[in-house]
Amino acid sequence: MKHLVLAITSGEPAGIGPDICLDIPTFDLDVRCVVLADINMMRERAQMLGKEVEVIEYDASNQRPVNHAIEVLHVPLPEACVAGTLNVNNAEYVIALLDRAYQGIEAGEFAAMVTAPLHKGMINDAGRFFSGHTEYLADISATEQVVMMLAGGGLKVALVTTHLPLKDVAAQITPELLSSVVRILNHDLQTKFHLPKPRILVTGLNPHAGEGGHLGMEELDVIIPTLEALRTEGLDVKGPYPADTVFEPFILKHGDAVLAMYHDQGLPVLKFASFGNGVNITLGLPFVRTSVDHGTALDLAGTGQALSGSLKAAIESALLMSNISD
Ligand SMILES: NC(=O)C1=CN([C@@H]2O[C@H](COP(=O)(O)OP(=O)(O)OC[C@H]3O[C@@H](n4cnc5c(N)ncnc54)[C@H](O)[C@@H]3O)[C@@H](O)[C@H]2O)C=CC1
Ligand SMILES: NCC(=O)COP(=O)(O)O
Repeated sequence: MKHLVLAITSGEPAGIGPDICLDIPTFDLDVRCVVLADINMMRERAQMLGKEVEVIEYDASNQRPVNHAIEVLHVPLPEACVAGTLNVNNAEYVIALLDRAYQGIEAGEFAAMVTAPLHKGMINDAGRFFSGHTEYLADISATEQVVMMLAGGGLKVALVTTHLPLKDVAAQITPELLSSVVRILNHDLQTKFHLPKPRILVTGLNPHAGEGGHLGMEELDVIIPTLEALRTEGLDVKGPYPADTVFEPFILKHGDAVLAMYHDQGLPVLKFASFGNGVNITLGLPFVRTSVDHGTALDLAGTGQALSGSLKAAIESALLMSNISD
């Protein structure tokens, strides 16, 4: 197996991203992980948490993996960070971590990107429109369409729409978007998950999948005809299923992944099944990007109570997918 280097962005410095990154040497993984962060902040956080891990500066010219220490690619913080307290003056730092990781991917320095959580609200409060890693990475890599999929607890749940107000969801669900998302999901389940003929279970948008048009028209007008057209192309798409029953085992057993129409239709079930060990994967990007399934948990930053299982799972998934696409 080729020795790969993964870029791990530590995310919002006031959140638990730095805390969980400090656990990386305990994961015992056969991959070199480079954490993008302010090295002084990482050392302070290690001290605060009483972790005796060595934090050393990443040296790109060193080809040998460094064991039992955290390798940090130093990106300086504009202002000192207080664990648990957001500071808008550090918003550009959070973006700089992503930009540097992406540069490294483009240059072949890193095989994949794994992201610790950032705070979307804080970046917007700093005056920069930002809806999430998923959209930002699509944007900087000039990728027209990506798909958010979370995996964990035996489930794979992908979303047609991602970070937008609920009132805007229905208008976003068009035949073009739905077909494009299904095609990306189908393709990446084949290429990254060894599923030669993926079976995709698609939810409706409305209660009871629209109840024959009495509880909403999106199923009749958009979802049903689009799925029919996709079936004629040979894709195994079933539905639309009422979202409240699609996650029952007797339906789930007929699919490899569920495609939900919006964020809070699919993710609560996934997180109930796997919180703390799930992985968020961006499908459709020209590189591998995985992430934790949780947010910044400001209440836990610097306390030692943040669990790092999801970061471990995200690194393992990135490694697996990088080896497949090698
Ligand atoms: N990948 C990312 O960058 C993500 C970022 N977020 C962002 O995080 C911020 C906070 O979001 P919330 O909805 O409050 O969700 P959250 O996941 O940060 O917190 C929800 C609850 O789970 C707990 N929790 C979260 N992670 C944990 C861990 N690793 N170990 C133990 N307990 C944990 C928290 O203490 C809190 O009680 C928001 O700005 C949101 O947009 C949310 C999800 C993913
Ligand atoms: N619920 C997932 C989430 O909010 C993280 O999204 P992203 O930052 O990975 O796009």
